[in-house]
Amino acid sequence: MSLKLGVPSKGRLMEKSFAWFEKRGITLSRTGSDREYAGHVDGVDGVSLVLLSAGEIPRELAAGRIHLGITGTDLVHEKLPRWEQQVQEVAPLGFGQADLIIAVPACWVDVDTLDDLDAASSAFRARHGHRLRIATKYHRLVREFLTDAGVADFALVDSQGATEGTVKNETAEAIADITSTGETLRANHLKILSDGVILKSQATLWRSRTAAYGPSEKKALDAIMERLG
Ligand SMILES: Nc1ncnc2c1ncn2[C@@H]1O[C@H](COP(=O)(O)OP(=O)(O)OP(=O)(O)O)[C@@H](O)[C@H]1O
Ligand SMILES: O=P(O)(O)OC[C@H]1O[C@H](OP(=O)(O)OP(=O)(O)O)[C@H](O)[C@@H]1O
Repeated sequence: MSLKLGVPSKGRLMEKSFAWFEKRGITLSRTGSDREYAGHVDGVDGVSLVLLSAGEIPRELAAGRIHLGITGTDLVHEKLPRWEQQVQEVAPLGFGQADLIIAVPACWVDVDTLDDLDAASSAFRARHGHRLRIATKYHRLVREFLTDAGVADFALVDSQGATEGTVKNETAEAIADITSTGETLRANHLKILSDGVILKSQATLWRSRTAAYGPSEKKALDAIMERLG
């Protein structure tokens, strides 16, 4: 049996994850054709590479199907209730930094804080007969954050991509999404609420608390940990 290391198979986290391990003397590589999700690990014995979507890595860690995995804090916190019981944070990796935020149309001059949003959402419901809609793919984190902040009259609508476009398309009045440079928000005439940062995320190496660690997996894990020093 080998220690299974889950790494994003494409997208912004893949290359940086490979480079992060390379710096520590561990070479990850994709094998086979461009489209084949097979990989190889050199520089440490007993480790196999599992290439997966960043969004699926939390579930695979929690199920114990991989021992280690790289994905963003946002995805672990969103997808795993009581994540601390299922995974352990091994190391923040210093890339993939992004903030999960709440944003409203820049032209809403009276709405700059969560309190303002609460007032606006009550007024919105009274006026339109339905709740103010917030588009997001982070349902759990957003609901928890708004409920704790005392914002009540909202409805979450699902958006799995191009979330900032939902306001212009009139399928939502506000959004909760990841931002890094802020360019997408600006381009879509949205502003972040001053107290609207839900979570600061970055790519992180996680260890599964539920996976089985036999002698060979323990040995491989120790060898990796030594490299991380
Ligand atoms: N603009 C950004 N800058 C930096 N990191 C980002 C940015 N947008 C998203 N991320 C982070 O990248 C990680 C993966 O998100 P991303 O959207 O790249 O996955 P994905 O490619 O959609 O995954 P999947 O393969 O599941 O579709 C998340 O943890 C997220 O916080
Ligand atoms: O603040 P910025 O630097 O502009 O980055 C933010 C954008 O990056 C991500 O989108 P992604 O590129 O993953 O596309 P998506 O719409 O498919 O999620 C995120 O969902 C934002 O839309």
